[in-house]
Amino acid sequence: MPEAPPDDEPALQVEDLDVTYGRAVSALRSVSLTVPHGTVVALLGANGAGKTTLLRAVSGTLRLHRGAVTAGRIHYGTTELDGRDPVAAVRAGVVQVPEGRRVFAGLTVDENLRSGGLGLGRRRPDQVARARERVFTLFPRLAERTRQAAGLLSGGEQQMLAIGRALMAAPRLLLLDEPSLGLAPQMVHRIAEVVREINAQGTAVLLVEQNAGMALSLADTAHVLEVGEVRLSGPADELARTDAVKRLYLGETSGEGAETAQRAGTTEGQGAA
Ligand SMILES: Nc1ncnc2c1ncn2[C@@H]1O[C@H](COP(=O)(O)OP(=O)(O)OP(=O)(O)O)[C@@H](O)[C@H]1O
Repeated sequence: MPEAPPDDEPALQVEDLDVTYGRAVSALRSVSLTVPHGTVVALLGANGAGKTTLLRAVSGTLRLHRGAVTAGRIHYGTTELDGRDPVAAVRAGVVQVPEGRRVFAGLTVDENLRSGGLGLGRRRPDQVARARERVFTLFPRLAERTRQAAGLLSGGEQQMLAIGRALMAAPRLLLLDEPSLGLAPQMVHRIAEVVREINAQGTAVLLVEQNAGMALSLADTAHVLEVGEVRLSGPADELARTDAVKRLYLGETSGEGAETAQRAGTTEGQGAA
């Protein structure tokens, strides 16, 4: 059978996804969203809403956390992802930067970066060199510290290293989990600039954030999750102009919030992008 042609402009499509942890915890219910090629999509919501779970499902790391997809589908272009195979996701061009900037503290910056392409098999030296060049252009501070132990970097620098490590795999879709968490405002601003730059270079971004202001300023579209379900979706600039997002964060989901969302041209309680 001939191989399927490469998909030049793949989109991530999540359809009616259910995820559970063990038998007791239903973390996502009937979640649908799309990340079109080259766009930034923000995923917002309070603690425990299911944001990280969605990223784990897409990056194939659910099983590491004893989670499983129990219904629905995930596609990236022509590749079907099942939530259980991180290597398949990386090979398809989908790479996650986990929450809490989990760098290898005892390894050097350089060693951390080299671990970024693992799973892709042997790559041509020029491909690796190009990826390194991209990382060092985005993060000159890492270029100055290649031999330093990652654990000695500041929190902001560790976040840069975590993103840099993901970029070493040359992703077409980057999954970013709370990159601003615990960082000083100036560093949050720098991280936002970096996300913009990465996207301008052609990489799509699915951005999980508690910092709704930052995320909406970067994103094309946004979705708000509430206890495992998409409650609000729409263009990011329109959501930023209303207080519907804030209402959902505060748990005020009835009446006025829905009206405000409708006035903004957004859809509430519906997962489609
Ligand atoms: N490994 C796990 N085992 C059991 N339950 C889990 C596990 N990971 C997450 N959960 C539960 O799944 C639900 C969604 O959690 P998730 O971490 O995806 O939310 P979140 O929106 O990313 O939250 P936060 O902003 O706090 O990181 C929560 O009820 C959480 O307690």
